[in-house]
Amino acid sequence: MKICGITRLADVEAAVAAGADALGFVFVPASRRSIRVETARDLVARVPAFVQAVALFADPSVDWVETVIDQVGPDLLQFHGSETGRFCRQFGRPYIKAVSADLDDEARRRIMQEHHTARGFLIDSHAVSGLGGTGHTFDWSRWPRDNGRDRRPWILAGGLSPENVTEAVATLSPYAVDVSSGVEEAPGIKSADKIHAFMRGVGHARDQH
Ligand SMILES: O=C(O)c1ccccc1N[C@@H]1O[C@H](COP(=O)(O)O)[C@@H](O)[C@H]1O
Repeated sequence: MKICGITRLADVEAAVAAGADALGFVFVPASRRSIRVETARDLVARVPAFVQAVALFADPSVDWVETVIDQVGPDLLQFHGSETGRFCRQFGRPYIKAVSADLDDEARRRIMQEHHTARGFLIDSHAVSGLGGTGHTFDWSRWPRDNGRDRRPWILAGGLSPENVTEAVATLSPYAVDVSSGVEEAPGIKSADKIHAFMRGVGHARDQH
């Protein structure tokens, strides 16, 4: 379970207390959840062992990614734009690639080949058509069920909330879920109550399994 768009220490603490596996920090200047490098560095220093700090980008410059790596020290990179595999690999860091739910099977497989070192793929509704994190779900029938022999994990994102996450996990059995808008009071301001409700929702789906 990843909670994305963290900008405050209180939200780091709430997400960790609720059992999040990963915390996302948005380094997309146009995003309403964009965080300054100095702030992110201080927050990442407070992330405990075994919880991953994820740095999120959308078509960044090489310099920007290197600055974030050097100054913030994320465990994992997440690319949301049209970055090539070569671009993502050059940093020598583990990364995941966001893929639009609009893509057909063949286009999706091409991206998986192109990103042959990606540690996983995140599917959401806005990866290609614009900025993500707007809280929109996609048609879950587009969830990738057949990726041939490629067993790398798929992460579900896009419009998840405490209200729909149980159904989403029970229906699709994703490797992980990633949420931002659905656990917020305002962009970049998380709600501890919603984070806990979201985690309970994931737990309910596991109980049904
Ligand atoms: O959160 C953002 O502002 C953002 C900006 C640019 C690309 C992706 C962004 N967020 C990611 O989008 C998905 C879905 O978020 P939501 O739950 O629908 O709000 C998630 O991976 C966010 O990390």
